[in-house]
Amino acid sequence: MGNFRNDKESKNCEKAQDKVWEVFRRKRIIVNAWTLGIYPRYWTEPESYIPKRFLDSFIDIKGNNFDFVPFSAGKRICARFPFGLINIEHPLAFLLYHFDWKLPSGTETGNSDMTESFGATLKR
Ligand code: HEM
Repeated sequence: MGNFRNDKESKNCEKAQDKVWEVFRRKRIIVNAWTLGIYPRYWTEPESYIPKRFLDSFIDIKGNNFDFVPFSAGKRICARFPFGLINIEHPLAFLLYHFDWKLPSGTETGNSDMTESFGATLKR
């Protein structure tokens, strides 16, 4: 294993490698994608829902721009992000095409309760 002069040198190298891996194992880095997505330095009106902001933008979701990383980036980017996207776009397009949508009576755009809370699914 490797170009070592003797067994002792080889063993020492293995020990050093083990130590390096031990350090790696103990470190965990979590990228806060949510904060990046609402960082005022990068986004105008970061808390507003403005889909048009992406129309003339070079920013995409393929992990090339670290200001927007819903599928992460780099080597461990979501393995099936095109499938994930299609599964949102396709049903949404069907719902919009097949139904006429209107707000419940007494409701106006802008007065929906958008208070944040935690959970996989949320009720209005
Ligand atoms: C809108 C839907 C989806 C979103 C937002 C999403 C997001 C993500 C994110 C952020 C990661 C990185 C996690 C991390 O760094 O710890 C990830 C990883 C991964 N995703 Fe997705 N994902 C979606 C759909 C899917 C679907 C449909 C599949 C499979 C059919 C999938 C398979 C995976 C796999 C295998 C990984 C691990 C990749 C790796 O570590 O090499 N994802 N996803």
